[in-house]
Order: sequence, then structure tokens, then C-alpha cells
Amino acid sequence: MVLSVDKIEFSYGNATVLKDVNFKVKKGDFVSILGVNGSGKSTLMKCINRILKFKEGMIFVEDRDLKKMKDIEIARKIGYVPQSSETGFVTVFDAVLLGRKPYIKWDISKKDIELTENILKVMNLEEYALRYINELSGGELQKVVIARALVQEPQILLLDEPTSDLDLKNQLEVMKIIREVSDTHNIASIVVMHDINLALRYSDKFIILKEGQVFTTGGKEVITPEIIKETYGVDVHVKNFEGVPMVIPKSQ
Ligand SMILES: Nc1ncnc2c1ncn2[C@@H]1O[C@H](COP(=O)(O)OP(=O)(O)OP(=O)(O)O)[C@@H](O)[C@H]1O
Repeated sequence: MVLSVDKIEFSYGNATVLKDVNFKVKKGDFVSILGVNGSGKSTLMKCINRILKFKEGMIFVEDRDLKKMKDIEIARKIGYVPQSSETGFVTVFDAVLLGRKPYIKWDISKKDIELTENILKVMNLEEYALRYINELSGGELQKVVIARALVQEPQILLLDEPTSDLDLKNQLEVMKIIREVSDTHNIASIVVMHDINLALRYSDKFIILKEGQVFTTGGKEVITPEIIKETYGVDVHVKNFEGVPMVIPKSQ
């Protein structure tokens, strides 16, 4: 297991947002976290990256206790792409290269440059390399932020709604890249998703959060009309299309 989340609990002040959250993730897994707005998905991602400090429970990254890890160790092992992207007066190349920061001692190495060039190519961002990131569209910027997390060569990649700003082509492209990176580099990707069908197409494991608790977890088989109704309060059909289950809301 590359990640074990063991009975964690988190509160903002008196408001408990995560309760008794338990799950395990293996190398190479592509896990989608689903749940309604406010169910605790982003909070969970921030606890795994130790941006937020949970009170109860434990998180293990491989066999290391997250609470005892140094910041640099976390930065090397976990890549995190938050929901909202920042802007700034740096080029796309430099913004992606910044992902190598946990590895750079004195100077940027040939490997840092090569990895940056390679990921820009893989993500079709080469032509933007010298553009300033504040001159990009929301979708282009999103791809840059994902490229920066990938160049970090993490063992765990946390992505909070990575496709929310992207058009259809880029949604598919980004999910395909994340899937390929998980497979070829054996990275565990944990992705907060609102688009259940996109999640079903690329993920092999699902964690559904409801009111801060794991409501259900498992493979594609957990996505049933009953579970969707109980999670989102919506009546749906789940139909197989070209071998992939699809969630289709019933007409109201
Ligand atoms: N900084 C904060 N301080 C206090 N409460 C917060 C804070 N951030 C989030 N919350 C609350 O915690 C709960 C869970 O929020 P969180 O952002 O984790 O949900 P989410 O499932 O990611 O939602 P969404 O799908 O809308 O992004 C919500 O009720 C939210 O209002």
C-alpha cells in the first residue's frame, strides 16, 4: 500500500467535516473521490497532503507516519493540484520546472530540464513554454499546474477537480495522461471528480464521501442507481456503453 488512511477525523473549529475516514490505495491505482458539494472531498485531499492537520487517526505514506514526515519528504512523495489555480509573472516552462524544487539542491540539473521538456511535450504544452502563465486560458493553466505536479515524480498524485475548467477534448486528454502516468510510473492518483461518467471511464476505484464519511468504496460495481440516489438524491439509469458503465439521469 502506498497510502493508508486510518480512521481520520478533521474539524474546522467545532464543525466536524471528516469522521472515521478509512481507505487504502495501492501503487498504480486511479481512485476517484465522489460526493456532493461540501461532503469533505477537498478537506480530505488537504489532510493527505498535511496542509490541514487532522486530530484523530493516522495516515501512512508507504510505512511512514505522515505526522512525522519532513515537509521535503512530503513534497517529494505527494504531488497536489488544488481546486483553484494561481497566476503570476512566470513562464510556463519555469512554472513547470518549479515542480522540481523538492529535488534541487544548489542548481537546476540536466535531469530537471529534461523532465520539464518531456512533460511539456506529453501534455502538448510545448508551444506555450515561453508564454507567461497569466496570459493563459483557465484550461491551459490547469494543464500547466498538472504538468508541474507530474514533473515532481510523486508516488501519490492528488488532483482536486482537475477537469473542471477544461473543454471536452482537454478533459479526455488530461484524464488519459493521468491514467497513463499512473500505469507507467506506478503512481497512485487520487482525483476529486464531479463528472461521474468521466470518472467511470478512467478510474478503477471509487470512494464516495457522504457527510464526511466514506459511504462506500470499491470498483465500478459500486456505481449503482441506488448508491447514486442515496449520494446525490438523483434517480439515474446505469447502462453499459462500449464496455464502460454510464450514469444517465432519468428525465424529471
Ligand atoms: N476553511 C474552512 N473553514 C471552515 N469551514 C470550511 C473551510 N473549508 C471548508 N469548510 C466546510 O467544510 C465542509 C467540507 O468542505 P470541502 O471543501 O471539503 O467539501 P467538498 O466536498 O470538497 O466540496 P465541493 O464539491 O463544493 O468542492 C463544507 O461544509 C465547507 O463549508
